[in-house]
Amino acid sequence: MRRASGFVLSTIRTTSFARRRSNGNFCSTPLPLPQMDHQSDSERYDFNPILRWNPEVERYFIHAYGADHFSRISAALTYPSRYSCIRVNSLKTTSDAVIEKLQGIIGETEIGSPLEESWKDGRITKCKIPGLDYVVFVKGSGPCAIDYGCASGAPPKEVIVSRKCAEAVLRGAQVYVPGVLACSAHVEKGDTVAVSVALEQRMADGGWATGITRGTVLQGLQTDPHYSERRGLYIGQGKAMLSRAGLFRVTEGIAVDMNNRVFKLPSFHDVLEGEIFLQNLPSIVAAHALDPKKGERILDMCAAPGGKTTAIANLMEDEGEVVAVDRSHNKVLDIQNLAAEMSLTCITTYKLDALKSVSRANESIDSGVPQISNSVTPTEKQMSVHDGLCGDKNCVGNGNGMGKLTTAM
Ligand SMILES: C[S@@+](CC[C@H](N)C(=O)[O-])C[C@H]1O[C@@H](n2cnc3c(N)ncnc32)[C@H](O)[C@@H]1O
Repeated sequence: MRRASGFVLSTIRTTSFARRRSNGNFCSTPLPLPQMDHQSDSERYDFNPILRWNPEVERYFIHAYGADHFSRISAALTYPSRYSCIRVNSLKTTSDAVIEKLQGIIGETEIGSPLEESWKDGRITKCKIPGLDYVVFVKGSGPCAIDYGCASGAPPKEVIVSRKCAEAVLRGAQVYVPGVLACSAHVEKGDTVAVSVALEQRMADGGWATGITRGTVLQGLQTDPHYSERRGLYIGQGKAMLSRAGLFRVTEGIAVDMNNRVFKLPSFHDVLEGEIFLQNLPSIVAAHALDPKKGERILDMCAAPGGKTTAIANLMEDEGEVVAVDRSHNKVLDIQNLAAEMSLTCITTYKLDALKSVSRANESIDSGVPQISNSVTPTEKQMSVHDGLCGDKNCVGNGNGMGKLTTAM
């Protein structure tokens, strides 16, 4: 599930669109959805989102890529990645050892479970890009057809989750309580539920929101909130771990054990902790491209939760210093926890607004931000002399903002 300024995800299918050509371009205009009947239930309980583009952006891309290529890109963007990328903590272990351990875990896994299917021999491979042999890929599968039991004529019990929750589920996570927005009446612990995602829509005030109040009761009827919008946005089936009342009473824990997902990728929760870190390849490549050396000082200006910070520290073989800065107190704690989990000691953390960390020669650094308890206030010298810089404010994961500095900031 992705949303960027240029497009929104929608369940409205191509058949519901009037495609019109003007000046050699086309744009898509949604038409009213057809009335649902039981015959179209199989289409409704399905994963088949499409993107609605801002017409101007769409025209630009069609011009750049050609209509066919762009339509393939657009379709591909509606699917999650079908592999998980793992960075191996090469100070503790090796890729080969990790692959062997992951394959060993299959032995303890229930036959036929998503974990077992995804971790079969041959599905776990070492990255072949030169220099990146500390990266391991685990291939998943999908989209898989799921029988939501609509043939009986009765609508399945349902749970609606947030987009962020759905994104995690499509990468192998369970549905946790905070991700649940709405649920059918009479859901009991142990019930099988169909899980769908509520996408944010543009609101009257210009902002984005799902428009679903947490705790909303679903009847499985067309009068349900956002019934039409959820068509084609079903991400799988699972077992409710709590009753409906429990789901909205507690604040944490697993809400739905997702045992049948549209995309099958294993969860790495609690798996080989400290030895591996789940990280997208572009983030790994970004740290790699910085080429940090043993003994250097690297400044990571937007560091939490510490994915690139720890990747850099790893490449420095934990010798030198990675100065990890984040403006959020709790997020700085996340960096510290991750560094401890990966047994990295060369990372120094500061709660600091990076925008205030740069000074002119005759000014002192504005470090008037409260420091976290186990972190010291950085001196000007500490903040000013570095060999490399990472500035990852927008979670680009694609290497923007990394630069090797030859002079002091
Ligand atoms: C995309 S995340 C960084 C991800 C991180 N580089 C990683 O690889 O795990 C962006 C972070 O930048 C922090 N941030 C944003 N603006 C900042 C600023 N002016 N100073 C310090 N941190 C900032 C946010 O608190 C957030 O934790």
